[in-house]
Amino acid sequence: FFGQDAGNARNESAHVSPGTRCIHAVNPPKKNHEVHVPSTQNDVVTTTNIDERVDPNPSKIPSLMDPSSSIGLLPPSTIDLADQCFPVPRCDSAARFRTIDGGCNNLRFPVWGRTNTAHTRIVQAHYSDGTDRPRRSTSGHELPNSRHIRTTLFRDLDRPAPKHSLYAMQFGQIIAHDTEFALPKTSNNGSKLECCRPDGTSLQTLPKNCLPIKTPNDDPGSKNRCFTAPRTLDTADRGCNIKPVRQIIAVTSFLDASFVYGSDENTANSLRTFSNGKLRKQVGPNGKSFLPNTKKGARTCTAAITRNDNAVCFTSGDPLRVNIHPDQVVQTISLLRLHNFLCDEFKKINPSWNDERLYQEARRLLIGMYQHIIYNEFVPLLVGKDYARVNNLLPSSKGFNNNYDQFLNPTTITSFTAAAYRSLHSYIPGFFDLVNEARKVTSKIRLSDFYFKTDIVQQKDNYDSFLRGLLTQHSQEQDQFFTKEVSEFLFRIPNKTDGLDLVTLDLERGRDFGEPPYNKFRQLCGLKEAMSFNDLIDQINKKNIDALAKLYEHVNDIDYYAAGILEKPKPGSILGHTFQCIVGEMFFRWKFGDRFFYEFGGQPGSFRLDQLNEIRKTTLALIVCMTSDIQSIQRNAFDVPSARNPLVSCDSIQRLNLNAWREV
Ligand code: HEM
Ligand SMILES: [Ca+2]
Repeated sequence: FFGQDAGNARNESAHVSPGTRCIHAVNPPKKNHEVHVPSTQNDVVTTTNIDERVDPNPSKIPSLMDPSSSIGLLPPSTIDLADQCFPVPRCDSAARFRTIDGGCNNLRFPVWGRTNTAHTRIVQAHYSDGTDRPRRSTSGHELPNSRHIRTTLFRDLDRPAPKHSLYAMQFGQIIAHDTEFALPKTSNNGSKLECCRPDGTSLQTLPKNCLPIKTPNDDPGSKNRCFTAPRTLDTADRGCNIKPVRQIIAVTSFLDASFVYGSDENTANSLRTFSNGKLRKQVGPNGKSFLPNTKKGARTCTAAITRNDNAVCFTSGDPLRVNIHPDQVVQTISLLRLHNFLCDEFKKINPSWNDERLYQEARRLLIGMYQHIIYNEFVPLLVGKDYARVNNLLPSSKGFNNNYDQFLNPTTITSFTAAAYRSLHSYIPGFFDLVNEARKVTSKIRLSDFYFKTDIVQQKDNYDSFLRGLLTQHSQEQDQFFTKEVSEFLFRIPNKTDGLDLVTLDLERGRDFGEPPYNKFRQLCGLKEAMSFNDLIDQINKKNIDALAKLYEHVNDIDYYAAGILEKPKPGSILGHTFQCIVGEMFFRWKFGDRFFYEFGGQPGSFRLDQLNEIRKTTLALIVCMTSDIQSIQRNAFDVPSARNPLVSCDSIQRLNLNAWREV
């Protein structure tokens, strides 16, 4: 992603215009969600996909916590600081559909969640100069070398997750691409900033604006191997002088399937047929629909660069990342097919609807179905069902939810994207299975053979075989082990032996984004500040504490990402205390801070109650069945099939009755 052409981010002029909006004027109402949202067992839809371990004492997210227990939560005046950097769009308060760029979702703060603005922060940034220079250790020395931390703490060990299917990893990644894209800084003339030599070795002098990653002398790889990459574009690059800087976000923050539809009008329009609401597609050799082929293959697909043989290279609402690996393409194709299916059905039900109406209604329903899967099936898997329940993250089983909060900022939080959520890189296996209907593995692909080389998806019946692989193969366990396919061979060029190191980049990205050290997140999330390494024992085991104490000079130096991964998981969750806290906070904001959230009533974009009740039938299993030729599936697609989650015929999966969309 880094080093890729950043040309898709529009170059809106962004100047501070003092006095245009008083950022101190509004005080958010206090934690009102607790009062109104049903939170008893009976009120929530029951799911089956969750680790059954009960959490007897689930904690609260910072927004709902007693303020005295959540130390360091930024006040609104600081949180809104970046708003002044970006032009405020004009809004139509009666609009029924989301804008493509996310602007005007919040009518009072129309830039919140909009693409091409800045991330928000939940804790104050920690830069050594207060503006943008990466953190140093408490003593003033440089922090420990990130690649050394990686090779010491985060090795490769094949440990499949006991229950979760590979779909859990894949769904996690599409949410990342829906809500976050950090663009690389460029060189002075706007061209790509080269931080390494083309042959993958280090340059003599590290160019300014590259991550300061030095290759350790005792690195297990070759000595001159280069692990660095450009730093991330920030508000200063947009001519806005707020301190500390905020990093630019190049997609809409909302859970609005922007990776399918695009985050700007040009991309969105380029993906539409403008006929019957449908999205553009190409028909594959087997007569099925696939994402359209891009003419710019050389920019986004390794296959096209290296083979130059007209290999298919897909495009989507997230053109620079969709081809990252075959399963990402498979998941996006599934939603493309769903959109076009919904257009066909709506056309039959409401023949008078024109192209625009069909496109918008299909998009709105698809996003509703996708959001339902996220909150009903995925979030409980991430943070645990008990935690999800006490923090009002589970869907209601009936009626509308009327708790939209216009003062809750839904913009993606830096600590979520530059640390907590990235820890799911641990979920990635080194090989992806292709599986037949009898659930036998027919072949496996090595991940690093297929980065940005995705044409395999439309050959033979590979699309269905990859999908069955997502349903049948296990994710890797969420732990301190990462496959070498990402930590040694990331974006390996075919026929080369080395690649980049994603885990080192994650650690370094946290410093790039100014994430404060782990201890600050302990306090934010209601734990005691650790005064010494030994105090970490409430969350981290002794062996790992010893390893941290060897690496870092002081307990206040530890990178949040590093310690967060080492925390023992909370009951029912795959995450430890502070990652659960930040991830929970983020999904809370994406729910209560999204005016178009599918469960809300009384908004111009709200569904009718009968429609909402249909959406509540959605499962991931249903979408897979609707968009493939797979015959059988387990009801809970985020868990591998088992005696408790057996394969059933796709015909027996409950469907939505789209007659609820018939216009009366
Ligand atoms: C094979 C699967 C995956 C690959 C190859 C991959 C690769 C990458 C790369 C190269 C970056 C940018 C690194 C940087 O320079 O900062 C990134 C960022 C990120 N990844 Fe992943 N990732 C994968 C799966 C996932 C999953 C499963 C999740 C979460 C569930 C995730 C969450 C994120 C987030 C939040 C970011 C930061 C956002 C961004 O700028 O794109 N990724 N990933
Ligand atoms: Ca989005």
